[in-house]
Amino acid sequence: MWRLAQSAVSSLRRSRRFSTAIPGPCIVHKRGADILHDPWFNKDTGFPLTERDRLGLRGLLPPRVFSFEQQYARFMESYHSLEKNMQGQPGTVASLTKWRILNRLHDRNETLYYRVLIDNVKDFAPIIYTPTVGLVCQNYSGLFRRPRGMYFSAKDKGEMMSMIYNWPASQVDMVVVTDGSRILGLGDLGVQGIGIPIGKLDVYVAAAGMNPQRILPVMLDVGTNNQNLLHDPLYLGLRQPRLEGEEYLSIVDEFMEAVFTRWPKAIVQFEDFQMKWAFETLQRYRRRFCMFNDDIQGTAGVALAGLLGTVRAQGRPLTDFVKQKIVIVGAGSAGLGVLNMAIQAVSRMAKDSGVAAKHQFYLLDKDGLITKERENLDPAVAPFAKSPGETDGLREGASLVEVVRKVKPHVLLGLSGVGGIFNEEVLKAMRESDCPKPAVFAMSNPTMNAECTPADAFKYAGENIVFASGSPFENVELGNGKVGHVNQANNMYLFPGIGLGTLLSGARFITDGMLQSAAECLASHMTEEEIQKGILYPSIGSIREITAEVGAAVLRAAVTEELAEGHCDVGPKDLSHMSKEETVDYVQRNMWFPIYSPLVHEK
Ligand SMILES: NC(=O)C1=CN([C@@H]2O[C@H](COP(=O)(O)OP(=O)(O)OC[C@H]3O[C@@H](n4cnc5c(N)ncnc54)[C@H](O)[C@@H]3O)[C@@H](O)[C@H]2O)C=CC1
Ligand SMILES: CC(=O)C(=O)O
Ligand SMILES: [Mg+2]
Repeated sequence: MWRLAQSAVSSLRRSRRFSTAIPGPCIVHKRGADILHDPWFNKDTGFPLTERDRLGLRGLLPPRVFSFEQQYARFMESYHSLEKNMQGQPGTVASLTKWRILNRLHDRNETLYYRVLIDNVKDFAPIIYTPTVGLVCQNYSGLFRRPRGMYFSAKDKGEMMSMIYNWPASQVDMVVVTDGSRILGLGDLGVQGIGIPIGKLDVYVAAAGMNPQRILPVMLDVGTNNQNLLHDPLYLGLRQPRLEGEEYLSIVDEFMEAVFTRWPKAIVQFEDFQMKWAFETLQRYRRRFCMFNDDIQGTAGVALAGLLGTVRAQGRPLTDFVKQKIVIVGAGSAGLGVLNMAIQAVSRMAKDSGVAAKHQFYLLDKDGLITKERENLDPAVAPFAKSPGETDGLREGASLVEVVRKVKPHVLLGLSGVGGIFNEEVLKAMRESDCPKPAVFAMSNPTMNAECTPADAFKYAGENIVFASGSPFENVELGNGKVGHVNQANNMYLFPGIGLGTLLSGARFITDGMLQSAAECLASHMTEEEIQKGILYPSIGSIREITAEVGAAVLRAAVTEELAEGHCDVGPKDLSHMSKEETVDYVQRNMWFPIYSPLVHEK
């Protein structure tokens, strides 16, 4: 049960000696019940007698003192017994119950919460992240008990600069912000989308060792166009249609100014904005502030790593990526982000301008194949639309199955948000692929929105395919001891390292070069043996290790681009003198790890 005891001790030694993320012995100014009600300081039954005496806690707790290990074991035992009792219940009921028990611990004792999360990240990620976080957002107004993060609404215009000082922490490193307009594949969930920044930042703490005292989930509530929510008496957000145009942008501008005025070194991650605002805000801010859009840029890197892994899995040299025919279904923020980065990679490999590189990609949206003949072509999509001579005879708006039959792609990649559109007919058409080992990436979230299940993919497209989904699925038993491996192609493999590497580099911007390094690091992580088994990404269980490597890659790219200004007492020169291994070591030493800090000075 107490699996990480040894590594925890050495990690504690490391972090005490070197970490800039953990201050020395933490002395609390609160007393008595106020400490018990502060999840950051609370140790529950773990307060030693000296602290009980000196902090006015005597009599406020049962007399027995439990060790951290005993508290951990007690929590896990009650979690597992709850899991057992939930057997036979509908999946959604069981998932929400698990989320509630974890959330209660989060609200009560952050140190214990993050420790169980880190040690059991593979089991708990599906609860605090996709898919359960989607269900939580859908039901957030009903589930709401205590606030977490900050809420800036359209009614706060002109007030944000002072509001930002209401946040109790003096330093914030990482902000994740949403306007709730495109939550996973679930659409506009208004203020209820706050669950996404909370879940993403939990992953930041678990995977990147971001200090939870220095993270900030944010909801920009500019209204909602979701009629069900507007008519829901429990709905917690503004009951008005979404702001548009300049009115909308002025809210986001004011928020960004407020954040960077109070915390000039913060990093802001934009998450789950509808496409038009995702692109607009990225262009507007990326050269002014340290920010990135995870759906556009994080997803692109993870997908590119998977696409390069697919080429290796096919037993071909990486440079053959330039010959892969790839059908992308979904021309939104995620699909266009992937396409853009993949074209850049092809251009680099083929050393061309990118014009020719576009030929091998086919892009579809809800109206089918996108060509230059489309009326009212979205300007964001236009650069990727096929010219008349490039369509292999396919018409504007050709259906997915028509495209797959005609193109015989090496890869079919879905970022449409539409569950099941890789149906039996489409998957069977993939059997005629020009490649004996084609890939199916059903990347939409949450589970119900995946373009297909892995069981269907292996059944209809063939047992030799490479498969990836955005949300977690079990591997598929193919019979005769064979297993169809399911990869989780989710931006969680990259965004924590992008944030951490940027923070430790002290860079004021996040460049394409830094993002490309992150993707290349992930792509090169897997061994040949793993790749041959169709395993494209590391296990979620080792996400802390891969995040340290990605963080180091991002940091080194910032150094190369002369953007690194250093972090705390480590200056740009120190960073530039570090070898690759020393950079990984430096990153690891700066990852926060949950342990109880003494709350009083030892006499
Ligand atoms: N696995 C991962 O790491 C990530 C997954 N996603 C998922 O990708 C999905 C899309 O996200 P965004 O691009 O931000 O959404 P978006 O709303 O910007 O774009 C969706 C696109 O899908 C197209 N579409 C809708 N119905 C379609 C159909 N029947 N056939 C073909 N295309 C169709 C739309 O026309 C649009 O172009 C969501 O489910 C999201 O959860 C997004 C980011 C990361
Ligand atoms: C994973 C993610 O960022 C999304 O589905 O939007
Ligand atoms: Mg997202």
